Amino acid sequence: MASKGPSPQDSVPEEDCQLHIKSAQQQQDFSYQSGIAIGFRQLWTMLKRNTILQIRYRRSTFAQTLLGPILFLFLLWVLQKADTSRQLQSNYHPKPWTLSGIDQCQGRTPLDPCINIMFTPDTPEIREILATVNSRNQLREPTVSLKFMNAFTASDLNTLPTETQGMVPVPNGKFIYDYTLQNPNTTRFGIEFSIVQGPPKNYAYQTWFNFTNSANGTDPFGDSLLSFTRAVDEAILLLTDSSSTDLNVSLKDFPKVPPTLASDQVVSSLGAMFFFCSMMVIFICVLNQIVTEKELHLRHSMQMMGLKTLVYWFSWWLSNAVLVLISAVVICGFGTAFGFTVFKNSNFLALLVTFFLFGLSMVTMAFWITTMVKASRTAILIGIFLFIIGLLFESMVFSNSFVGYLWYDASTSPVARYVLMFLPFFNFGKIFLDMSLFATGRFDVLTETYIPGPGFHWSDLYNKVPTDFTPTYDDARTRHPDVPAPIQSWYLMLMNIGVFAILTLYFDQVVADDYGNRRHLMFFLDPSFYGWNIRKKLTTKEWIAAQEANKTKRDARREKMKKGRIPREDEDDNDVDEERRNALDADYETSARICNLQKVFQESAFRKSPLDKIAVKDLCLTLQDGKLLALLGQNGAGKSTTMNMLSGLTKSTGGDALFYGLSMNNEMAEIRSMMGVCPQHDILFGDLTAEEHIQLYAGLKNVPKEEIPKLTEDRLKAVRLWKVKDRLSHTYSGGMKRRLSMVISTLGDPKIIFLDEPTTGMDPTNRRHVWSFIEKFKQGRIIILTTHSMEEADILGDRICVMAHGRLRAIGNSIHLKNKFGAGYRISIMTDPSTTEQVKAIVETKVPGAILKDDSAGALLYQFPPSSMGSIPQLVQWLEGTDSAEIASLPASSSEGNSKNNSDRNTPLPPLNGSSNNSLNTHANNALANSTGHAPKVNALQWGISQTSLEDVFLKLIRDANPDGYQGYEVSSSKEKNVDDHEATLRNRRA
Ligand SMILES: Nc1ncnc2c1ncn2[C@@H]1O[C@H](COP(=O)(O)OP(=O)(O)OP(=O)(O)O)[C@@H](O)[C@H]1O
Repeated sequence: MASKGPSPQDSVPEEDCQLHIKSAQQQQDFSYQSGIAIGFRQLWTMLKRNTILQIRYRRSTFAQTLLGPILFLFLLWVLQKADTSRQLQSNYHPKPWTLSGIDQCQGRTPLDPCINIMFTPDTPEIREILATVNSRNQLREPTVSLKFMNAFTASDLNTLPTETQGMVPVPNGKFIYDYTLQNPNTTRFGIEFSIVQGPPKNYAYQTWFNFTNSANGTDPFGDSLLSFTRAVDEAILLLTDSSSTDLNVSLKDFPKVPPTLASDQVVSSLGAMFFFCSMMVIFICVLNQIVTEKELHLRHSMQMMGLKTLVYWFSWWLSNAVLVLISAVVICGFGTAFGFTVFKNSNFLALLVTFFLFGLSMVTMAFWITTMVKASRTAILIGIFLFIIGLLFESMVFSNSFVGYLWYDASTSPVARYVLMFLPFFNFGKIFLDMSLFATGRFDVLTETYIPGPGFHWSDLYNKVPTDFTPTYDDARTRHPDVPAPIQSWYLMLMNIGVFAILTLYFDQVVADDYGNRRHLMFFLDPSFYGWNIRKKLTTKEWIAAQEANKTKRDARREKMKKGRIPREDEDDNDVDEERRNALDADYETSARICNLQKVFQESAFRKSPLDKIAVKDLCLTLQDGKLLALLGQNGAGKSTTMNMLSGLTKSTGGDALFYGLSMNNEMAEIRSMMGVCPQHDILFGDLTAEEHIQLYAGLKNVPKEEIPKLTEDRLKAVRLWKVKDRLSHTYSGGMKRRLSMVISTLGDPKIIFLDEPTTGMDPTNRRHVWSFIEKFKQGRIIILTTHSMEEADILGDRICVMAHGRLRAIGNSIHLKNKFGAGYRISIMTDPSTTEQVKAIVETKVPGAILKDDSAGALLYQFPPSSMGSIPQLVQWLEGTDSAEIASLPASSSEGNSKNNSDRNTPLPPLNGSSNNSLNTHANNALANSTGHAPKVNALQWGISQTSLEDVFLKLIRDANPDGYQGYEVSSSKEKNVDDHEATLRNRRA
């Protein structure tokens, strides 16, 4: 598991390791591997990655699967409770009371039969009391005549009264409670007597009464109650001797537990809205996750390592399907646990499938939206917007008139219905309503009662909702004759999934990405999209001819557009010319060739303009196995654009490259399978560890599973990240991230590697480790490296090319460039400030061509051309005050030191733990003293001599490329600095 705890420092030495790098012969031959097998391997790898990330983002995953559903169910439950109390208050007796007497009983509607008095026990004495109540009441209310009805037995709990004005004997007080509970608004009074024979005779009775009995709610204890108890008291007292009679009256409210059916209307009517909300949590998380991955270029990075588009989407879809399934199970399980009738009374599997399909269709819809959005903030805003729209929609779906309008109304335009069918929440709303009608029942406004439903069974999926179950709406409308069965909503949600999946894949191709890449709108008509390469495979000769023909056309077009006002460009350097000739010579043996590569960034997306930025212009290069090509150039020279084109990140606007016979323009998928890229900016998953990164990218590269542990150890040790392999990458320092990016680019032992400024931000020790790693790795591979470090180019580059303004300015190995463009030698002299002027005069006399480049606080820097080399011994002799024979060897040995080694590279790779080998030997004086065994008489405190450095060559070439000076130098982007800055930095470093 990853930990963020204290960890070894970046610079802690790792144990020595042996790099196990496959030789060129051992390398995997990706081209012969089955695409399907690689696809499955990548899918498995991506699923593992998604699962790790979902576990790491546990708060978000928890919110999507558990918290969201449970929270919304809980809110629904609270609403249900609130509705319950509303139901209680509405359970009133509709007829107002008078003080005069007991009036007629009345059910919920005036016509409903009802019981006026329910009494127990059924004894002659009590019947007599009640008969007296009746006869005396008729004096006050002549129209009310109470009759004794047939007694209810214990089994009559569900028997509704058939007549009005009845007095019904019942078995006991509990019966009164249960009956009034189950049949609210059927009984006016309940009375339970318990008579204790005296003397004094005790008449105790308990009266049940509806305290919320007034239509206007102003009668909490009730005038009616007063009338009734007074009437009963009167009757008792009339029958007995009042002096020996005790009266004991207690009052009780009718039970107020709400009728279950009524309360569940809340779930039926608001449920879809709440379940929509819970699915929207997943929806917004999906939007955010995928767009963030795009925004951070993580997806690009995986695609550059060979990830297939289909695998990418399918892996996310499967991972989210699991979340949706968990969420659906939680909703159904907790819905049942909360006691909602629609859950208890429906087939569990049917409910589960409904929620699952709804969730999946929403996830697929989110995928589609992500293809059109580039910033995660926009994605979240869109998510919230859709959330509100959906919420309004669901609330309307469940307003009866809207549903009636959409589904049950014959006058609804079928077009409206067809359009709405493309919205998952519409289809979900419809089926959930159907289920509610079946499972819960409905409220009948005519009778003002709830009619229970038969339950929703699996077979009901195929049954149309019965006509008398349809929600009531404006009666003036006629019912649509063909309201579809619930199963149709499943089909529609499946259709939604399919349609959104296709739209996702289509939009993903045709909407331009951050690098401006997009396919033609009709790309699916191109057979190559399906992997059928019907284009004739060109021979190298034909391919070169095609590139040349294209260039001619391009130039003609450009000339026409600029109306012949194309400024004359400098002559190419002869090495550059030769490189071009080699690249265009089919017989020239090379592993890869780049021909007339061009990239124009258009000002306008719709038309070409003279202001279009030519980032790379007609680049021609050859690349050899086992040779590293270092690309140098000032900011904005076109290095990264070149790398991006070659790695397939950006489409070229002209030219092509052939890697091992595969065309960059037409066979990028194959090239990618043998390519590794270390981009300029680290593209890492902040919540994955170094080890997990290696496992992910090795999986995408189809490295055999059994090799991955060893590979991980080897590579991480090589760049000294092994000890921090379990730390999340967002806790890494800049240099550590860079090293991890470097290692990732070498996974799968690619034949072609692009390293864009791989050591930026690394400390000198780690930089040397990385250099050593690259040096060991380059055998049998093509490596192109861009850098701003001259030292790096000098050490690693078998060939170095310098670019300026998108053009190649010079190419060759370090020695060749120094000899060709170098300004000779440099000598630095540290003097006593009091003798500086004297030293200057002597130097200028002894070395006639010497140019003073720097003079500060006694530190002199002279440059002199190779032609002045002969005067150096004399100068050194003077500086040292030693005999000339001894001294004469010094510059030569110094320069030899710099130029030892083979013809490809003049500077040896320094030892891993060595310090920087600066060619400017400022300690030569001391060295000489040691070698001669005596302390010489010196005219300078210190001095050193060196050949012109690569920096000087670079600066010269850049200066030549900007003959008007740097003032007019075009700064094309904010990140760019001009050459002056660069030179100043170099000067500071030297100082
Ligand atoms: N997407 C783009 N749209 C327009 N112009 C671009 C775009 N990307 C790069 N450019 C321009 O293309 C030129 C080459 O840019 P590129 O990034 O290749 O330079 P570079 O040599 O890699 O510089 P650096 O050393 O700063 O990374 C620059 O002038 C830059 O402004």
